Amino acid sequence: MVVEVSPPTIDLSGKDESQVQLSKLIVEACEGYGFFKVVNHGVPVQIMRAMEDESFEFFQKPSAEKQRSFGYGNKNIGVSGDKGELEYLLLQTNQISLIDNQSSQFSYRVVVGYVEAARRLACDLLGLMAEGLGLPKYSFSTLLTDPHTDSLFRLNHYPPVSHPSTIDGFGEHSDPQILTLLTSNAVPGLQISLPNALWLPITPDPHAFSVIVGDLLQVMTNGRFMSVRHRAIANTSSTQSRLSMVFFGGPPPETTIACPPQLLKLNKPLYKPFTWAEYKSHTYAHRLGDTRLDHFKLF
Ligand SMILES: O=C(O)CCC(=O)C(=O)O
Ligand SMILES: [Fe+2]
Repeated sequence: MVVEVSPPTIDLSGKDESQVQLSKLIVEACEGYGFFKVVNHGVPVQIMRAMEDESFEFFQKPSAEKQRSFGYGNKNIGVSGDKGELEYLLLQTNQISLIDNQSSQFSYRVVVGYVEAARRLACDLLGLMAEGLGLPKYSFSTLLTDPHTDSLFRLNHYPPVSHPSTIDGFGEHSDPQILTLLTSNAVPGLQISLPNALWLPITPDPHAFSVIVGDLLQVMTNGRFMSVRHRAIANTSSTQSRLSMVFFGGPPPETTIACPPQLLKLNKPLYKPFTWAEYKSHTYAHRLGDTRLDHFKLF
């Protein structure tokens, strides 16, 4: 069932004056929903629109040309047989692979500009979260500023589909990394799962970012933050294509993922420690919709 309520929206324009209040609201949103929207986030609108233009240009290319691009996929999501009504391009964000990928497809300047702006915003938000939890500001964000950060940038393109379908754009899942920043054009599609098992459609706003708590952040907060399950319904609503641009902030592969001891004063750890590399292998071996964290639960 789908419901009509508004997800939390965080206005970052007062970031410098009202940090304590913002941190509190963000922590509440991550505990209650694993999700919030962020407005007045400081990512320049020109950077967002330029990336959107480049993405549409890419997806308009002939199929054979797209197929030759490393990271391109059509209808097959991942390697475990999941399918969706979309095509996508998945890029590693370290600079070398960006150069390799972009030399013929994208303006290097536009992609790097976007990814770096998204990474900065993710770090600002992780700083506010850490402070809201009573941790040192950089507790989480150093994992994304590390030169070996394993972050990804994904462009999802949902062409309009004519046959009736309600859910199969991108099936239900949680994101495995730490934090996801997603923005889309004005065509709707994204829905998040609420704790009472209802689906909440997220009104698209090309100026805002949707912030999604990933599995690793759930572990690093010992389950206090919730990695929210979400999906994109197939694009049946219009003759216009839907585009989402998604930055996934992940740590260096050998990072051990565990909750900081300061957050464990009253509670036992819920998960056994694992490395991001281990978790990724586990993820790839499972279906999109599987609840992968259960495997690492201690109780
Ligand atoms: O396109 C969307 O709105 C959702 C995409 C998504 O969840 C993902 O790429 O992980
Ligand atoms: Fe996702």
